[in-house]
Amino acid sequence: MITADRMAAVDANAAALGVPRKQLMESAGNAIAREVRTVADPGATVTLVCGRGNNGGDAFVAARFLSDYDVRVRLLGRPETIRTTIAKENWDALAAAEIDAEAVVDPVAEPNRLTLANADVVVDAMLGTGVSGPLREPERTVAKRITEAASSTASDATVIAVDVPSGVDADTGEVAAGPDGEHVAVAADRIVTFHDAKPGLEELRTDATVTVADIGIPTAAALFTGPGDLLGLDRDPESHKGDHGEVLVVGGGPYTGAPTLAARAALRAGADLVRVACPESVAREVQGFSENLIVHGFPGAILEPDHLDRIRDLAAGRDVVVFGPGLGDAEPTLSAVERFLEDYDGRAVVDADALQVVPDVETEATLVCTPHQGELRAMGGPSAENWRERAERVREFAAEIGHTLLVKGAYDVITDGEDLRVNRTGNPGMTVGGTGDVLAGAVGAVACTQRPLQAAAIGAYANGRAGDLVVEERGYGLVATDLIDRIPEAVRTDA
Ligand SMILES: NC(=O)C1=CN([C@@H]2O[C@H](COP(=O)(O)OP(=O)(O)OC[C@H]3O[C@@H](n4cnc5c(N)ncnc54)[C@H](O)[C@@H]3O)[C@@H](O)[C@H]2O)[C@@H](O)CC1
Ligand SMILES: [K+]
Repeated sequence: MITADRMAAVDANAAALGVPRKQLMESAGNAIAREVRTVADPGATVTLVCGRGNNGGDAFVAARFLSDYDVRVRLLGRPETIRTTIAKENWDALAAAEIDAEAVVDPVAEPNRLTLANADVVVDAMLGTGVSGPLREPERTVAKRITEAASSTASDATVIAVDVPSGVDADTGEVAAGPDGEHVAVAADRIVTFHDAKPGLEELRTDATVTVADIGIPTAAALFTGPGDLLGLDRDPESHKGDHGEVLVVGGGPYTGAPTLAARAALRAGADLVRVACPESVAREVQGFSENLIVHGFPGAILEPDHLDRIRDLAAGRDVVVFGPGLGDAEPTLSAVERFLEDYDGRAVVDADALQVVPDVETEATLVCTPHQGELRAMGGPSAENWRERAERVREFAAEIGHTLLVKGAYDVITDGEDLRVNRTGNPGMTVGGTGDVLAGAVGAVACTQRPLQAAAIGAYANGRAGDLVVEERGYGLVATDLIDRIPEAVRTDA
């Protein structure tokens, strides 16, 4: 099952792997043509009713694969308003090949130009995953006509929907009510959906035959993180302060730089506000690093259970707490972390020494744990040389402990016990101290707005990509602060 958002991410990752969307559209069109062949013999009349998005584009391609049929491609609207370059290119290819392709600008006023009445097969390619809200005109009226053509005894056409029946939400199966209160969508006999089943098609409870067509998206596009994973970070132009999250970093003690690295990385990864809670002994230093941080010192040189009231107050109302950078492994510190997690039910990223308390703690919190392989073993987790084997075992371990894991390595393994992602960005220059703190901070920031698995995947991708950008520019010899400066570039969705 794949949601529309995830499909868009995987599709962009495929493009980055050298399989551009136009190629996927070609396979999608071919799959539609195959479906037509299963329901009608060559020579049959096939009307393809197309919208101006990529759903329509798929049908333009299909027409080329049906040269032995009597095909009529009908575009709803003006060709100049076709929304994507690849759909437009495929439309132009129809005219160049002298295939019967016509724009019907006002199909409501000119229903005969759609040629539905005498069609043996009607392909519904008006709208796919791009639909939002109730069908507008002219699609609304045309959807009703397509449904009529399928049920009328005079024509009795077979209706094949491309990806999802137009009007149906691919994620929920819902059909939004129009201004007249009516829920209008195409009633299809068959549905050809691409790459993976859409959750909405299950919910729809239709009698239609659903075919899932493989359109050549490499498995790697879903398994490996890529630029498509960043799409979820796109910002709403109407955003308000705080919409992108508030992070609390709890760290510092024996190590003084770590909490600052994590906190600055969280800011650069997009959090609106970052607070640091650390021992007074390091508070001045943390504040000295950045005037953009809000620093709260607690008495002493390490975190202890006595500080928990203060930490709980600070954590309340924050979106994510990042626990660990520089805390050390003194007994009182670990006991404080454990007690905090025992009655915390929010989201937290746990890194470094704090990781060792995770396997045994009873908590309602949603945790993303970011161990390297040594720390994972210390948590009682698996080890394996081969990354594929390691990935599978880490997945089992995550299911066992009930938290999301991001296990750092040349190939980072990210899993919530169910889904699995692997991140390949990063380079050997990043073995330097502090890069893990940067990663924890970045994951913390992204976890304010994304679900844990996705936050870990994006954090790993961005951290590694930042490291790659530094090394591309200057070679090895990077330091952790170099990464922080490159994070904004590494999470750009338009790069
Ligand atoms: N990886 C992928 O995601 C692939 C997608 N493909 C096709 O691309 C489709 C998605 O294409 P698009 O994103 O261009 O979207 P659509 O073609 O589904 O919709 C396009 C446009 O319809 C308009 N629209 C939205 N809601 C409407 C409503 N209620 N009434 C009237 N018009 C409305 C919007 O302006 C939107 O931009 C998929 O369903 C599939 O058919 C294929 O080409 C293969 C690969
Ligand atoms: K459709």
